[in-house]
Amino acid sequence: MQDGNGLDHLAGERAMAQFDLQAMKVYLAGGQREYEISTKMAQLVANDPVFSKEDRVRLARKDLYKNSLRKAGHAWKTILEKGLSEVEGLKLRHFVDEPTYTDLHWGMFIPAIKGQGTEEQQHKWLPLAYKMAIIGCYAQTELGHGSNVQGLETTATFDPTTDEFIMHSPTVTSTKWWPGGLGKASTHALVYARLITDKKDHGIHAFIAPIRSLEDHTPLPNVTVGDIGVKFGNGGYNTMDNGFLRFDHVRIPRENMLMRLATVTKDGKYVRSNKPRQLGYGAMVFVRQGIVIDASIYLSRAVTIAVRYSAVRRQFGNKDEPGELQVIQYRTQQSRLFPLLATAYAYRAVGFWMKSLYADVMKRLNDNDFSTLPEVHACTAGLKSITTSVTADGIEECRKLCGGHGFLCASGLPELYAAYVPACTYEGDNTILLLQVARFLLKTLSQVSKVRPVGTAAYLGNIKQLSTQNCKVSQGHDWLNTSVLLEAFEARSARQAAAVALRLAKGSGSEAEFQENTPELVESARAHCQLILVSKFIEQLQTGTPEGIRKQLEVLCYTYAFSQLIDNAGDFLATGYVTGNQIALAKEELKHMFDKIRPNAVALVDAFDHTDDYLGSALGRYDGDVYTHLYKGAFKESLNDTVVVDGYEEYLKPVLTQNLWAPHSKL
Ligand SMILES: CCCCCCCCCCCCCCCCCC(=O)SCCNC(=O)CCNC(=O)[C@H](O)C(C)(C)COP(=O)(O)OP(=O)(O)OC[C@H]1O[C@@H](n2cnc3c(N)ncnc32)[C@H](O)[C@@H]1OP(=O)(O)O
Ligand SMILES: Cc1cc2nc3c(=O)[nH]c(=O)nc-3n(C[C@H](O)[C@H](O)[C@H](O)COP(=O)(O)OP(=O)(O)OC[C@H]3O[C@@H](n4cnc5c(N)ncnc54)[C@H](O)[C@@H]3O)c2cc1C
Repeated sequence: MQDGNGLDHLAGERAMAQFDLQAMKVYLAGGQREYEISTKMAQLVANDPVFSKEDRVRLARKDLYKNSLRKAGHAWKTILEKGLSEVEGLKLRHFVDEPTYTDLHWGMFIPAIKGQGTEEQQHKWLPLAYKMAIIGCYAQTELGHGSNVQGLETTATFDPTTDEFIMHSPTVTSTKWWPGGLGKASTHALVYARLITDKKDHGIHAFIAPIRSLEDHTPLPNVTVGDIGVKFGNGGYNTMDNGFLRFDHVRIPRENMLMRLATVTKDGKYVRSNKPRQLGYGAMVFVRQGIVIDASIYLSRAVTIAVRYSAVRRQFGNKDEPGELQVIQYRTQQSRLFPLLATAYAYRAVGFWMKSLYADVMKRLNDNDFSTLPEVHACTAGLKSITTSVTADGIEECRKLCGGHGFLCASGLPELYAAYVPACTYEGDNTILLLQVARFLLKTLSQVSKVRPVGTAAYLGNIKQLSTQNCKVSQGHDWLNTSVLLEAFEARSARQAAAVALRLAKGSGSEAEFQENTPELVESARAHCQLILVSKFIEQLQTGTPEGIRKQLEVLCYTYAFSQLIDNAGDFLATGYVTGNQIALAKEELKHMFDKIRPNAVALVDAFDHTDDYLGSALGRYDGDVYTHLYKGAFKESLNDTVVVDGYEEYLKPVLTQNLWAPHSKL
């Protein structure tokens, strides 16, 4: 999608492409219809001055937030006035490109009501939420506890005399802290609190608590609420009002407890349904599955900037070629950049698969089939963890790949990083989530002789074979076989999991021993997730990929798999499945893949179809006219509003005109 000024500095690069660009764009968008919607919404946002991202990094917090409110309000108005569908509305939000309260309203508040509310409760709350007559947030985390949900301290004590719950924050650490949209925008909070009936603590349950007046938006009596303060980076996540919230014996009706999983009757009786309590974590599973495709989008933005810039930037030369070399020609640049490009493609493919996995589990849950829930939980938690960590590191690596100019906000990369990096923490700290995967692997292995593992854990059913047979690769091209590659990842993961499971089995089963082994448990969880990523990327390619793009996708898939193999060579070698020589052969194959990517690199990032408006980067411009726009951009800097800087008279002039030796000067 070209929106430059006509002159294409990257035309030579684009002419080298060896695949069907349009087909790739459609593939990456998820289909022809999605592609068309995406194109339409990207243009709609780019052409509307209210959505402009200019100056975002220069705005003070108050202005930044107000501007964000303006954009969110305008987005909602646009959705209504143009009668946009849900898919179109989501795409519009995507291109507006800043975290805001509506994310939590649509992304967590509504899904939690759908998942945990009874039909009656859904009828009551969802219409209000859908028309945004109320704005909701997801208030789970507290000052004292985030990961340990069972440790939350807010209480909801039932009072049968009035048929109400009394919401209370008994300690400082029970203060709700972090919920997005809570600080200034929300009228309602989905509060996770300890349910107490007749002095008995039934653990954590969800409640809808009104927190602000629907008349004038002031906090309701005995509710203390506000924003928790400025966060990391300029712009970034500071458009969001992450908030604090305290209740001082605030009364809400009994019907405000979401009662699909458990009920409190009028006379104060607590009744659990026969559904697993983990369904209470459903909103988190929903967001985690969506985070994988988001990771691909964020990483692809950084990679688009770094690839285009690397094709424009020239440094040094060699005696064989005239002029200076494009930095993309350097092997070191390729070996840092191309695996990230391949990773963005891998996450897109796996993200599509995640959507189908989630749709499948939702269908099953509706039919009261909970059998796949543990595997889906492990999968969503693990892939959320791996993909966000790699993406955050990848954005930072792309910044370094752009040299000094990458450090300027004009590159778009610092703000991208600041907006993205909290994804490693929110929706579950990444280490905590890997430990959940590890627990799932241990449980699966402990039952393997009785229960055949399914889905992404099915390979553990072959644990004996995977533990005894070693890799047969003897020449580089032996690696160019997806079964060989898959078996390597399966064997490494199975062996790592089995080793730590065996060590734990030999012990006393104490929590201390478990803790002692958590580094190995995290490593084995990571190995399992890397296997899922490689195997699902391969699987997606093998199911109906159009001819005009299949070859390039295969190259990217091998690039991804080989770079994972090499980056984790220590683990692969330690399991004894592969030898050092086999790793060396994979390294050579990876270089061949780089040669195949090189002529296609710019077109491969064009295929992500990010508009200049969405990228917001002088380095990643479609037309490659980097230097003109960096230079022009400097004149937008507020320090350059005046030729002589504000502060000269008071602070610079005295220094320049004192004409005195400093007392300690030796000169
Ligand atoms: C204009 C339109 C605009 C529209 C825009 C829309 C855009 C949408 C985008 C959305 C963006 C959202 C931004 C996100 C913001 C961040 C929100 C948050 O951080 S929110 C806050 C996020 N906070 C966090 O993420 C907190 C992280 N902490 C946790 O998730 C949990 O406390 C825990 C899992 C670590 C432990 O929990 P604990 O209760 O101690 O559990 P145990 O360890 O004892 O395990 C017991 C059993 O349960 C099992 N199981 C566990 N979980 C699940 C699950 N989800 N499922 C199923 N099962 C699960 C587990 O395997 C075990 O099984 P078994 O072995 O018995 O068979
Ligand atoms: C930008 C942002 C937005 C957020 N939005 C929301 C929201 O809308 N709603 C909401 O409810 N919450 C929200 N949160 C909170 C977020 O979900 C939590 O911060 C997150 O779940 C991590 O929990 P924590 O802060 O308690 O970290 P902690 O658990 O305190 O983690 C601190 C460190 O301890 C380690 N650690 C903790 N326990 C263990 C263990 N058992 N074993 C090994 N290591 C351990 C962790 O790995 C980490 O390194 C948001 C957070 C951020 C940053």
